[in-house]
Amino acid sequence: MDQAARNRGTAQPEAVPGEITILGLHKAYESRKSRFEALRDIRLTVGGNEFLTILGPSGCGKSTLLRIVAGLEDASSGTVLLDGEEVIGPGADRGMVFQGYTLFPWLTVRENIEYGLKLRGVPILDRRGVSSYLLRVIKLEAFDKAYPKQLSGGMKQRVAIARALANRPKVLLMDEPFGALDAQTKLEMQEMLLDVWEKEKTTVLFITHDIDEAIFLSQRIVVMGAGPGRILKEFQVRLPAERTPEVRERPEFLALKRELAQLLKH
Ligand SMILES: Nc1ncnc2c1ncn2[C@@H]1O[C@H](COP(=O)(O)OP(=O)(O)OP(=O)(O)O)[C@@H](O)[C@H]1O
Repeated sequence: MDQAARNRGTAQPEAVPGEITILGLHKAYESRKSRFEALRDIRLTVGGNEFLTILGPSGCGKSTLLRIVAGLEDASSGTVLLDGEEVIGPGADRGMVFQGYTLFPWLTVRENIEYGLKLRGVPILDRRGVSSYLLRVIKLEAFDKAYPKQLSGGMKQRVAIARALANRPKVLLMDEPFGALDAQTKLEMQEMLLDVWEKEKTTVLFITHDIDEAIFLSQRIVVMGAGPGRILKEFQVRLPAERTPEVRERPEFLALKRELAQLLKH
């Protein structure tokens, strides 16, 4: 943008990168004998740097939707755009974190974080720079030479997040990443993720069936229902931008929790 235009206030605001647009998406699993409609007419835009959570019961198609956005699976019809470009397969612009601990057991923490960079031929000194920075972000500097089996579940997921961030993705796609963790670790991980999101300015598309987790983390929540998987309703989370543990006690938090629980019950 031209500085003079900026000063005059006449310039268009710059688009925030990482915008996902999902247009009329359908997905059916078909075999010779049967057809199962997993997703029906999903339309959704996730803004650049937005933290959006998809909340829904088991089997409503959340993971299917995320895999399609990741480019790991094809839609039956419809389109996914990232910053206006059609998604046609996996790409370094989208980092994935799953529930299962998907680290390479034969690589150290640092090597796991650097894996994608090495694959892309990034020189070792640059890789070291990125992994050192991310080890600090996830507060695991002292574990750089440890192997995954020496880490707790929470630590492994922190490494998985750092590994996804190493490619500087525009978007983080997270499929119940904290689903297997104990309650206390889960809360710590949620705070760490918000910290990372703040620093890295990525778009986050997060999946969970945990209502508290959805409210605590998100700016917006989209509720899906099953049979076929579709969007039921969308909620703006009106809580302070800084999510301290106390926000869980606020009347707005509790009111939204009741409303979401009611919707999911039906
Ligand atoms: N490869 C497949 N072939 C046939 N059906 C599938 C396939 N993958 C998923 N499904 C079906 O599509 C539906 C949606 O599955 P999906 O895993 O996306 O749901 P989900 O909302 O993520 O559930 P959960 O929260 O339990 O992970 C389910 O009924 C599932 O059985």
